[in-house]
Amino acid sequence: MMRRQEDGARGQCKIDKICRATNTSFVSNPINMPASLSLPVSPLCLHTTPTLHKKLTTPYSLSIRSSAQKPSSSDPKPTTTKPSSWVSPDWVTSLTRSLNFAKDDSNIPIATAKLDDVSELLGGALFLPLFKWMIRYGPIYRLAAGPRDFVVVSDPAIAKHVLRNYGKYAKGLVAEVSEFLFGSGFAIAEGQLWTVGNVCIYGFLYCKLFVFKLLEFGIGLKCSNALLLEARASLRLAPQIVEARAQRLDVSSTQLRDDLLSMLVAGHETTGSVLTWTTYLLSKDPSSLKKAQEEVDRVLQGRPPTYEDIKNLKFLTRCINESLRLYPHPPVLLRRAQVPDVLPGNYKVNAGQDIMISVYNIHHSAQVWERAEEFVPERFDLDDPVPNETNTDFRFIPFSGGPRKCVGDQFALMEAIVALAIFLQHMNFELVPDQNISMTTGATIHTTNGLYMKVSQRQTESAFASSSSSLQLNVAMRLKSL
Ligand code: HEM
Repeated sequence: MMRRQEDGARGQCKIDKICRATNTSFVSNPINMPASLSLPVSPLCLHTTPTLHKKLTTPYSLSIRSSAQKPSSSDPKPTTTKPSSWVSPDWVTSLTRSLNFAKDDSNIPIATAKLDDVSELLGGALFLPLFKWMIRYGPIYRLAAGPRDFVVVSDPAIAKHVLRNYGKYAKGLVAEVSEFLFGSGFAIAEGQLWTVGNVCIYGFLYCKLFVFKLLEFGIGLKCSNALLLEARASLRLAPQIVEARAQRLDVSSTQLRDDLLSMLVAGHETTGSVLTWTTYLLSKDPSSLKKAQEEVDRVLQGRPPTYEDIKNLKFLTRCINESLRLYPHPPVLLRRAQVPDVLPGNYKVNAGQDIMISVYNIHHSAQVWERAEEFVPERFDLDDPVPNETNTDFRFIPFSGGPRKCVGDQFALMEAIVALAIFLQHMNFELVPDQNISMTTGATIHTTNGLYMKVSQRQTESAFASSSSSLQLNVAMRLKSL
């Protein structure tokens, strides 16, 4: 029987110890806090309670020009909003540097990041400064940020080593900061709670999730936070169903609820973000858009897609793959070493070391990809298998890799292909000019203010063979980002 183990040590963190050691107090300002359920590197998150979390409602944004974006007069303006950090990490970061890096024998370069940059890292679009330091320090470096120091990895071989060696490396910080949301659900559970037995209940959860996902399509390209909260509430409203199912599976009802919540939360927002960025990339690349629409017309012949059609929508699938390369969700993965280890390249890590695998850096590195910053769907050969971490040797890891890899990867790809195919079949779209497209990070890279497209109904023989409608619909559609 699997039961949740209470971990009394989880309430404590290094910042408490530093405060006590230096006889100082740590004052936070929740009003300026960034709002994200999953800012994994925020030290304050370790102190965050569900009540405090509710106060975190102001999105934290950084507006930048997308790497794949070609400049044009109507392009979104690349405005950068300087994030104001809710914590002044200067002295904490300095202290961490002097405590942790004084006797460093790891062979890992130490990033002498400006404190300003670090505060940006703590509160903003963290993958952008991480990329900047990769250019300066290489594919592995150490970085002090607030009360913690991280080994930042941007190398496929090291990422492979860490992700494949689950056991030596646990989820660590990400599990701590998300515990109030996931409880002991398997998305963040460690050890005994995350077992094959737990994974066996996926079948049941999947059926439930499918209904939920259908609902998601029914109301738009992605579901709203309100709907997610409603789903969470309904989990609580049906205790007898959960209890009965839990007894059959021989797990506690709390455990089952947490696991179901894991499925809902982990699958929420990701596919919506993928569709948002894929339509954005296609709107910037008319020749790829034309190619994808021609493929959809040829394969579907004007009818809705079937399961069999999915494998023939090869170019469209590559557009989604390439979108996942340029905009990986989440852009970083966190792990914590459980034992001392030596990473490929002879880099030493101690037990307890937090490791940040920057998927964004690996996917954008010129050492790893040719024309890394460009949107080139054809880089993944149409006749090759769909790219994944194994067949690219961890150069492409949007769904992570190793034992804690995404369990919803096939489902997510399938729903993204179906949704995009139907959209391209029926609609033409172009970016509304002069809008400010800005990125913000949480669990995904999403747009701060949404992404506005001018959408019009397509008029093709194959797409509308059975349709008598020739009405031109012009609507400004908002691919709403949460
Ligand atoms: C394009 C959409 C998606 C992307 C990019 C994505 C990405 C990821 C990534 C990178 C991880 C691993 C995190 C880590 O290694 O620490 C993960 C885990 C997970 N994902 Fe997804 N995901 C997507 C869709 C989904 C969907 C639709 C579901 C549900 C059906 C789902 C369920 C999960 C679960 C339960 C985990 C935790 C697995 C574990 O820890 O054992 N994901 N996802």
